[in-house]
Amino acid sequence: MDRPRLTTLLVWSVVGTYLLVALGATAAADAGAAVAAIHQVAAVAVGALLAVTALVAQRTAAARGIRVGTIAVLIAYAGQAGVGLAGQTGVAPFDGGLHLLGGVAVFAVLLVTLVLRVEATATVSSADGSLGGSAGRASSNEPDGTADPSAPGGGGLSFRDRGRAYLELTKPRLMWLLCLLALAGMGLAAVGGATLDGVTVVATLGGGVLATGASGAFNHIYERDRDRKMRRTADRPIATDRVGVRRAVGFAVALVLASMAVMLALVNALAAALTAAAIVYYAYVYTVLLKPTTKWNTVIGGGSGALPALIGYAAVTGTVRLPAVLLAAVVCCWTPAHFYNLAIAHREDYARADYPMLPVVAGVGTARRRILAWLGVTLIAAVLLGSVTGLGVLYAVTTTALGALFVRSVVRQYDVDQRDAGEERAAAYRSFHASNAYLGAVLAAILVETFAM
Ligand code: HEM
Ligand SMILES: CC(C)=CCC/C(C)=C/CC/C(C)=C/COP(=O)(O)OP(=O)(O)O
Repeated sequence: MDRPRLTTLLVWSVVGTYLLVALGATAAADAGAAVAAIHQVAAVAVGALLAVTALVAQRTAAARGIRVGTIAVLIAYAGQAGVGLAGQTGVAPFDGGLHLLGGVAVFAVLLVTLVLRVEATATVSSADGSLGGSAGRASSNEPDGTADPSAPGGGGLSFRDRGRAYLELTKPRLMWLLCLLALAGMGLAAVGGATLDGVTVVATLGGGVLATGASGAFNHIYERDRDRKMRRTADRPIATDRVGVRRAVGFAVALVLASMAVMLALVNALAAALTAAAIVYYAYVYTVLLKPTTKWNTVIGGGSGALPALIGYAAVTGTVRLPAVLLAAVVCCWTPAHFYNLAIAHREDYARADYPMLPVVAGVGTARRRILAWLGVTLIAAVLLGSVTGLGVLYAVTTTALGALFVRSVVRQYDVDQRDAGEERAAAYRSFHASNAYLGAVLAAILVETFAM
């Protein structure tokens, strides 16, 4: 009976501490007395919460690491309060950097303690081991929806179906978030004093969409054989021969040229160069070099998806500075927390196609731990971004609220019956959607704060 209660207390402790750090680093630094007062009231409430959590941890005889963790947090928190109070009462000059560092340390120790806790209480996993090279091989290599041999290259398709097949090649579903990211990059540039004009905004988004489409098409071309082996991807346009390889290459090259023409003619050379780099990064470095060869593919490959932050910023300013780099860093850290959920849900698929995705080679347990770790790093990076760029309360509250939903969804992955593949997959998908909601909401908050306030 006590087990779920301690987990809940730890989740709230993580969230409460993060709220304090986020408010302190972004809003309280330069906002008025009201925010400072909220920070102090919240600090007392979170202090009480941490004390109750430590008490419950001792009394329920939780594992040693959990008991030590909650006590260490309490001691560090007292130090934090000391730094804050000393500054406020004038006993010693307030050291904001130290206070932020202390807050981050408390948050990190709490997160590690939460990981220990959920791992200790998870229902026994039957699927925790790695799947190895080609485990989970399907009984058939020819899943539903395979090619109609009478229509190679999509010869027999209606105009509409052919249009849909080419659209699918561009991976349209992920574009909204990449566009939001480029817009947020532009917003940070605007807040730094640059002026925006409509042509730059529209051309950057247009050039970005064309480039993303090109990258997606190259990815489909290169992966067609492995796509056929995976249930999730077997119905893709090239895998099913609805689009022939040569035509797809022509389409991708045309998109690259169109993208470069738009960026060079209507934006600027740096933004165009970064867009070209993003295409090469995703279509070659990630797809060809990393994805089939190393379990670090997601961590290193994530850089490609972060580049739109730099592209948006460079489009407006003609240069790349710290705010853009920090925004890109948030996305880099977020990517493993985003994708490992799908990799868990589809790990048998990935094993069948011989992709060394983390849950395939290191097991689901390791992947879940990495999700929480990368999520923690993402949240810290988001605080740094807010603090350096002077974002405010809306941003702080958004990263906390959506971050809390994301953390909770991952914790819930440990609660479902691990022997039920369907439930386990549904839980992983909920975290995947929470990851998209988190990044989407944080980027929207940046947009509101930089454009509308
Ligand atoms: C190595 C990096 C990444 C990998 C391996 C990855 C993987 C994936 C995969 C496999 C899907 C398809 C999910 C499905 O089956 O429906 C997906 C969807 C998506 N990804 Fe990622 N992703 C990465 C980075 C990014 C980045 C950087 C962004 C945006 C900034 C992003 C945004 C999205 C969005 C918006 C969707 C669609 C969600 C939906 O359909 O509801 N991804 N990702
Ligand atoms: C501006 C610009 C050119 C950006 C391009 C970068 C880009 C598209 C990043 C997103 C990365 C992504 C969605 C990977 C999908 O993984 P996957 O290919 O492993 O997924 P799959 O299993 O569905 O093929």
